[in-house]
Amino acid sequence: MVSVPSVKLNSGKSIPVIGLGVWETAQDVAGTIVSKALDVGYRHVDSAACYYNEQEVCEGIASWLKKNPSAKREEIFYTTKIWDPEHGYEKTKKAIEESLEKAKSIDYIDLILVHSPQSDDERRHGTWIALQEAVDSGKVKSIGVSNYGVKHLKELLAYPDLKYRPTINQIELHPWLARPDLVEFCQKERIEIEAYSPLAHGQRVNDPKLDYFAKKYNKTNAQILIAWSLARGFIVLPKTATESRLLPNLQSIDVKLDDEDVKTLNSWDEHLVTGWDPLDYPLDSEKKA
Ligand SMILES: NC(=O)C1=CN([C@@H]2O[C@H](COP(=O)(O)OP(=O)(O)OC[C@H]3O[C@@H](n4cnc5c(N)ncnc54)[C@H](OP(=O)(O)O)[C@@H]3O)[C@@H](O)[C@H]2O)C=CC1
Ligand SMILES: O=C1Nc2ccccc2C1=O
Repeated sequence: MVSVPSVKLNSGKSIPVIGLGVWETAQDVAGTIVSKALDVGYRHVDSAACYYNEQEVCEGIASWLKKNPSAKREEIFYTTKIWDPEHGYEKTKKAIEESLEKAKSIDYIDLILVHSPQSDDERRHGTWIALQEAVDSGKVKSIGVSNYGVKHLKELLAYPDLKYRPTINQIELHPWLARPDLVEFCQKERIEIEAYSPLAHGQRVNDPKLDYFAKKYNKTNAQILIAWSLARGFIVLPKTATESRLLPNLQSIDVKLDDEDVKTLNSWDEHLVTGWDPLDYPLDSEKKA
């Protein structure tokens, strides 16, 4: 079984540096694929309220723990996210309750992220206050954000009632989308970076430019892409719902790209966004009257 190292978040909690993404993983396969992922060594799963598979993912973790009594709940890291229409203090409180209800089989949630900054100053603030209270309740261990640009992070870090800093910013990152300024800002602020869509949502796995590296390291193109995220110091979230890809994707942990090769892959940046791009979403002060 593959063993994946963890990094310590500014909340004091540890997170395994590879997590299984489950966006577009259908409800009827989510529990099984999560359980198979845990079998081969995954200890971290990334879901969201808007993926409509939170309950199935948590039940997959719970049933695996039952089958493996020597493993402890604390060894597994489960993330979910607050969806954009649920921003604002009251709505977020309710959304947290709903996610906790779906996670009742695993007792608590390791990490809740604000899925994106797409609302307004007041609602983003209310959402953060509700998340801070969830940490104080003990049912949510760490909180963070996703798709936040530098300006959204600066807004959050300036809240007068900031009690918990964001542990993580989860953003799309791969060699064709390197976001150097945001990466530097997060690293300076000790906010860990999670790379989502590390395979460019599957769109660049067969890019012939990867062949040289795949040959040099005797690895697959997908493993080279996951290894690039790891070499950059990102926590990485490859998604697969294909059982045979679980183990090879996880084995990317053993691929150590040399500095020159990381530099070459960095140079491919062409701001290729394969999903959505809320990072420039305007602050209220930037919106036109
Ligand atoms: N916060 C946010 O806004 C977002 C978060 N995310 C998170 O990041 C995760 C990963 O991102 P995602 O966009 O899903 O895309 P990925 O970049 O992880 O790519 C997934 C695609 O690549 C395929 N694939 C997986 N492994 C291999 C392999 N070894 N060889 C060839 N193809 C492969 C998958 O197919 P198959 O499943 O059929 O094997 C799927 O089609 C998401 O699941 C989600 O958890 C993603 C987007 C936005
Ligand atoms: O994984 C995701 N894919 C998405 C596409 C659109 C909006 C949100 C998301 C995700 O979180």
